[in-house]
Amino acid sequence: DQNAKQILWINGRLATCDPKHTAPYGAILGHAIHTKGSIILAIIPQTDIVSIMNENVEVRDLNGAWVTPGFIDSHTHLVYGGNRAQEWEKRLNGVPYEQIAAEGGGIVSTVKATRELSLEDLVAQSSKRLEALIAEGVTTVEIKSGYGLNLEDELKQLTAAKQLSESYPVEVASTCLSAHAVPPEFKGRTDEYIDEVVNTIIPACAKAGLCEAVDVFCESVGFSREQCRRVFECAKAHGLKVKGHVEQLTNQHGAELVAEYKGLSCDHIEYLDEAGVKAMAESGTVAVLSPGAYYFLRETQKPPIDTLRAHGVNLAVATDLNPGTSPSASIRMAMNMACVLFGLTPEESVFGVTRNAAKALGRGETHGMLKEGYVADLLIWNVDHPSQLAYSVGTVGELKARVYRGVDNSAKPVASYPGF
Ligand SMILES: O=C(O)CC[C@@H]1NC(=O)NC1=O
Ligand SMILES: [Fe+3]
Repeated sequence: DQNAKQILWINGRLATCDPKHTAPYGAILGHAIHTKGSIILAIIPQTDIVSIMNENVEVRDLNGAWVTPGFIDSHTHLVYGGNRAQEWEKRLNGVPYEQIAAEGGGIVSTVKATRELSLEDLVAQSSKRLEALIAEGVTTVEIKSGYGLNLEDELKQLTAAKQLSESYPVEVASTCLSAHAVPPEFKGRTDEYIDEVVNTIIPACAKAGLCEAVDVFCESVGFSREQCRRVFECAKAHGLKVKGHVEQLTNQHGAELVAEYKGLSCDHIEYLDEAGVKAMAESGTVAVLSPGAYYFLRETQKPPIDTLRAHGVNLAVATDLNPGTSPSASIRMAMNMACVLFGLTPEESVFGVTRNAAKALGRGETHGMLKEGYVADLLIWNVDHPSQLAYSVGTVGELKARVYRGVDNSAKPVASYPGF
């Protein structure tokens, strides 16, 4: 659009997250960001800005503030009904899992709550969680189905995700996770439920254009590799990308299956072995870490971070926002936990919610870096150094402005940073 608004964002310290810049965080100083409409047109030396100044270019003085790409949460289940606080309370009072499950707890109880909600109420309840992510700087978020577990309610969940993307300044990457759990009506008939998933649910969600990827829960308490393979074959037949919750509680070698299908990402991966890491490295599959679930479940087995680093697998960090294992709508908390619990460096944690999260969503060429031709999603920070983005949690006012597709739509008035 020739008439799109042009803005020159000057005097910022740019944590570009672009590997072409070798400094930590891809940091470059003395450069300005030139945006036109929703795209970064160029990153130019401040000494050259006179050459592009004209009445069509608005100047925004960042007064030395750090700038990062918009944050990307590459794994959430944020569309759901109800909550699971009371079963969590029972667990902490020593009630065994089996008894909670027998009483209808677990994923099935969220399925029931989600099925009972109208689309409007599902959107209303979920919007609060999305607003929390937006307030911390999330500009692109992945949202899964997986609490409907029948055609009508899986479509309802994905429609809710679409409506949220139309109601907020955020991009939503929708994923069909019908292979999340066996619904009550198929109890004891898992293969028949997978028939329903591959013959009815995924085709309908794909046809409706309501999902771009398919996810599975490949686990001893979830679906077997062969059942997941059927789901991936169906995804492939419908032109959808694949990913998987794999090696979260045991090693089912789900990572190798995801890699075989050139999957976008393997998620959780606490029990991933070197064979799985090698397969991911060869297929370019991203490791999506969910420290929130590890923390909330009080797990002890950590993902093989050193092996993943040694084989050059990209590490993403996500909230895994869901009512059962990670009810935390904070990307900054996930960044902090990735460092404290899994040993990532603050720089790896920032890359984990920018360029690597973009790759996990198949958006590595357009999102997740301050780079020419990329989306103009910018976060303007009131911090002294980018390491603070993983270091502190909950500090009010650190996010001075959130720019989505070139427009400053900060959820709150910009903090009183002198001159900004
Ligand atoms: O408990 C829930 O509601 C979802 C749990 C969540 N789903 C999955 O496949 N792994 C998880 O941690
Ligand atoms: Fe998950």
